[in-house]
Amino acid sequence: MPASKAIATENSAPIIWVQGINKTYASGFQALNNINLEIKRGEIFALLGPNGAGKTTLISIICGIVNSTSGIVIADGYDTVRDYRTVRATIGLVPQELHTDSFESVWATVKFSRGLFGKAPNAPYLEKVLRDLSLWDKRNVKIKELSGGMKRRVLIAKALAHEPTILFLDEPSAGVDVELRHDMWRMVRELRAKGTTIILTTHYIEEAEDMADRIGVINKGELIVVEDKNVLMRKLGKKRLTLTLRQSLASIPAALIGWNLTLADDGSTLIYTFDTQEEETGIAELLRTLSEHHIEFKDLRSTESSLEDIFVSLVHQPKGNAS
Ligand SMILES: Nc1ncnc2c1ncn2[C@@H]1O[C@H](COP(=O)(O)OP(=O)(O)OP(=O)(O)O)[C@@H](O)[C@H]1O
Repeated sequence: MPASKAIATENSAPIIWVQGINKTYASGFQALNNINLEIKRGEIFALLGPNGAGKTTLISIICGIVNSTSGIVIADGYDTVRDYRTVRATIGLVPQELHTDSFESVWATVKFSRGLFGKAPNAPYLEKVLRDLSLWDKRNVKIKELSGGMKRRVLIAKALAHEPTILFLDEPSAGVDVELRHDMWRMVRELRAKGTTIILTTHYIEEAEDMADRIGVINKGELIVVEDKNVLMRKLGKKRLTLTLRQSLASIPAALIGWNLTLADDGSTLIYTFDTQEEETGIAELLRTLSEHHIEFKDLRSTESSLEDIFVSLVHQPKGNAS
């Protein structure tokens, strides 16, 4: 049966549309609960979540390699179940696990991956992919003779061989060295510049902070936040003002009760936490109050919460308080 376009694919439409996805494994374990998500064309989307949250399950369902229990996924206009082959040809997937142990050479493997999706041969393109991944010198080496890091490079080359418009990277940084990480992120940026949509899962939150346009946080099978990265950091970020006191305090003085203050380092450090969204930080008033009560400080510095702080607070708070 020819693939049928399910929805219009003009540029403004989401490239991936996930509607009401549930997944209960044969064991009876419910890994995903009513996931709704839209991925914009050309963005870098980072899916964050603790171990076992359901990230790989969701990616596998979007790619059509695991069946959902209910719900629908449309990728680039096609239903991932009904039009599996068409969808698969538009997707490149770099899986988490290494299953690559073949007797084939790097070149033959990558060429085969391209042919698998019905793409005409394009040796210059494949050469560029191998060169970008520092694999060109290894093109005639058998996969099974490569190191773990080199095999991972081959997995990336295989995923890119058929020039996918959507690229999934499942934990791309797990166990790879700094050099590969740099090569990989350079390639990801280049691909995005050419219009490829990139979805990645990662435990390296600084990477998501650095690379992603939008962030989704999944916890215990539920998508608890989907937000533009900068908005997320502005909305949920907190700032801290840390004052190193001249004289330690035994407890927070009565005059300062009601301020969001904590004492640290045996009473020698006073920390004031405030919301980045508030119009007034309250710092001027706090400093005035300290001065009135003769509490002197010898140093003062302010810090902003990182995406990692925000992530930890999101996955550790009760349901329904995510925004
Ligand atoms: N084939 C399966 N049968 C039963 N349960 C499974 C199966 N695959 C995954 N699970 C369970 O579903 C949950 C989600 O797993 P998944 O691999 O999607 O999580 P993840 O967020 O990718 O985790 P990690 O960060 O550790 O890779 C886990 O509790 C896992 O044990």
